[in-house]
Amino acid sequence: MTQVPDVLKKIVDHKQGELEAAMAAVPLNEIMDRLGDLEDTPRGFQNAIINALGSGWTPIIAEVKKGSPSKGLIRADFDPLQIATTYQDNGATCLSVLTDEHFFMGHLSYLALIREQVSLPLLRKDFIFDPYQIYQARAAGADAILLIAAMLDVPQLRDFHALARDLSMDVLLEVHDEHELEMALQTDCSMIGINNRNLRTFEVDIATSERLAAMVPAGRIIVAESGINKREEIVHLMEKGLHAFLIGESLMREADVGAKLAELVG
Ligand SMILES: O=C(O)c1ccccc1NCC(=O)[C@H](O)[C@H](O)COP(=O)(O)O
Repeated sequence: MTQVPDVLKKIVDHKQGELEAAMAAVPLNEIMDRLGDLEDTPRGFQNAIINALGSGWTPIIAEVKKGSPSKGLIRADFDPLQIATTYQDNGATCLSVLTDEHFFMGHLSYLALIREQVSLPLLRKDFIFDPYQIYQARAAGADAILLIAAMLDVPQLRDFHALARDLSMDVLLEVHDEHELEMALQTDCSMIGINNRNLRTFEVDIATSERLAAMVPAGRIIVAESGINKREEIVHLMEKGLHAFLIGESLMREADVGAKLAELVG
């Protein structure tokens, strides 16, 4: 077991307090009641990627991201709904919505806000370490959740994946290195995200996606995450076996977000 990076320890420590407050405000049984009342079923996140690939479209998971621990504030004139609509209008296949408030300036409520106006499948991009957050994600309108191998063990990855699937959500299981990929391959999770950001230095290197994708057996969807800026990088990674691309900052820094996304989709 490798050491959990300090940034993840810090995030999880903070979120532990938030989780306790959320559980006190809305107990799990109330969330479960809400799930029973939900009218819409989850939109197939992974299927949207598979369908895009089948029709020759580049699947981009465009991220609604106001800020981050490595960069601080990324976009001052941040309007989550306007950004999500622009992403939909310019060829995104799915959306990633950061719901962490303290470190990423996101909010859980963005999921419902976006879901009402935008028909694309939504990933709850957050730091999940307790089943409560998975129920909470579905109740808030997520179609998929992120699980991060660097902060969980294999039994947790398996259990959380099974719970998400029971709730009809897809799972993006994120890895950063060979050890985490081995952990991911001990689960049934069929969508693996390879994050190019080194969480100890915050450096991004898209060669990480290339290196680890070569070790993923056929039959799983492989998503390259972080540090993607150019169409040429996407074309190169597709040649190396990557299927989909999760992109935040390079979109969010543009004055014309739609034009940048259209350029990346190709
Ligand atoms: O973005 C960060 O600084 C960060 C720090 C610590 C943990 C996670 C972090 N980012 C989450 C992500 O994985 C990215 O938001 C996502 O892959 C998009 O990356 P980018 O295109 O580089 O914004």
